[in-house]
Amino acid sequence: MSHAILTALGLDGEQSGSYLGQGEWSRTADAGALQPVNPATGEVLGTVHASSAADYEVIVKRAQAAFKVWRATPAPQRGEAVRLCGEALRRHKDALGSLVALEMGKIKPEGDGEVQEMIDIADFAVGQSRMMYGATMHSERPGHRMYDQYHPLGLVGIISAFNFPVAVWAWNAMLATIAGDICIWKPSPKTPLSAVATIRICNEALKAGGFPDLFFLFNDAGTELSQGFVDDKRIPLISFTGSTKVGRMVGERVAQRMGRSLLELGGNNAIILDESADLKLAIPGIVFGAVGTAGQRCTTTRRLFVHESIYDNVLETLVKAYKQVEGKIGDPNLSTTLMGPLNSREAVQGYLTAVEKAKAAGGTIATGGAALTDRKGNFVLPTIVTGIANSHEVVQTETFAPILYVMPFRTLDEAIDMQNDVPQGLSSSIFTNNLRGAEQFLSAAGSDCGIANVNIGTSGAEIGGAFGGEKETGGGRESGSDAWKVYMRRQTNTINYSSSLPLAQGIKFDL
Ligand SMILES: NC(=O)c1ccc[n+]([C@@H]2O[C@H](COP(=O)([O-])OP(=O)(O)OC[C@H]3O[C@@H](n4cnc5c(N)ncnc54)[C@H](O)[C@@H]3O)[C@@H](O)[C@H]2O)c1
Repeated sequence: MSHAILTALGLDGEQSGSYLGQGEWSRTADAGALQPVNPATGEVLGTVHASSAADYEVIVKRAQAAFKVWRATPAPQRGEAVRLCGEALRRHKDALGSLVALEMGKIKPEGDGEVQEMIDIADFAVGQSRMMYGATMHSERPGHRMYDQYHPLGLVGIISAFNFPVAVWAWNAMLATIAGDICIWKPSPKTPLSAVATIRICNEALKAGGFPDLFFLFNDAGTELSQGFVDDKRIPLISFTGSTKVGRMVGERVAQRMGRSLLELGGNNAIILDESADLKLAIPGIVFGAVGTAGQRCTTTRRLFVHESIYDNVLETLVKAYKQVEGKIGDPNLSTTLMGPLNSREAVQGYLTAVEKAKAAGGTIATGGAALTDRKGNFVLPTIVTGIANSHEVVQTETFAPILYVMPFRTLDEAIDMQNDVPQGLSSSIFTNNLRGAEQFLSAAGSDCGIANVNIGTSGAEIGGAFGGEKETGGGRESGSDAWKVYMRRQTNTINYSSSLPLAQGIKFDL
């Protein structure tokens, strides 16, 4: 089946991983190669040749030249380029969704959902291309007018994580494109085929529409080129999605050269269930949040705080639901599967280490807690741990796997304090039918996360809102709302249409 998925997207066993512009893919074959693996079987899916330093230089030079043309193209025309990409992605949704499932390991509906997010952000960006508004201010000087405008920023560097191999690029690229920027993408070495397929689909659409090169791609066999990319002064914005460990380094280095960074890093997301919670909503919300994508979403539910009066009942119901999921672990591209594999052997090891740490700390494994060794692939059981404190190091750490720590609470104040008491600040939810509780959770004294939901889970954000988180999640915002502004430079203009030259603040300077 893997062969059919690759063929449907025009991919074969060996590809170039560097799109150099002007319709040219690099022929370099001596810069190392990436060999993405199907995490459900261990089968090598193909070879993607990594980029050389010379490829990278060609890409940056051509991207700089492309920017000079693109920045002068009217924004609504830039929107048309994005519209064509969205249409092309619609046509390839099924095939690209299958490839994402094959290479990353998320189930097919989630792979398709990821492509749908690309289509949604393309649609959003088309509309936004006519709405990149600046404000007009009243000048304190007579005969003067003052306003804000947004100009294209330049080259946008996108470094993406394996778990959203294509959507993260689109969240950035679609907005950066309408902003008048040119994008250079460095995808995860674990999912290079999805990146190559995406760039091909979008670049073919641009070419057919008569648009120039807007999207460039390079792949790195190690981290040297990526590090150089982060340090490259010709790239005014680096949008980085990945772990807090690497993101911290990226943020520091980009700041060192006075560049701009957009950081979308790790989360440690919690759901609070108060005594009024509607369990018909809450239980599926928790299970999807904790087990969906096998716990490999930045917004995965990792901690659950349950009011002590409903704790036993909730735990029992959850364990039953987890047992149902256990029976539906398997090939992500099969329609019967609810949970696919972890993406790598290292991730399985990380899961087992966290389980051992939790046990050593006195935690109880209510369900799960083991890798599935009866089959090929990186499969583990979805796991619930009880009897461990929120303050424990393993609970404070994002383990990128389906492990949920369940803890009881007595008062909402206590639950909110615990939910905020982690280094990360991405997503959070409360399930409640109590208006006061919901409003307290959303208030300034409530959740400290970038995303706070009521009666829906922590994962599955829509593209219309600004997406991102606080604290060690990095502070960046991308996707909807006014996130487009990060891809532009802002300019304040004052125009004097009078015949005198009054100075601001009434300063006199008579010659
Ligand atoms: N907040 C969000 O929006 C969001 C979304 C998806 C994933 N994530 C986070 O991403 C992590 C999982 O992804 P991952 O394992 O791919 O992360 P990772 O940090 O290992 O890798 C992310 C990217 O950084 C690159 N990279 C590695 N070393 C580098 C270096 N020295 N210089 C420049 N780039 C370098 C990788 O090749 C990859 O492309 C989790 O922590 C998850 O929470 C966050």
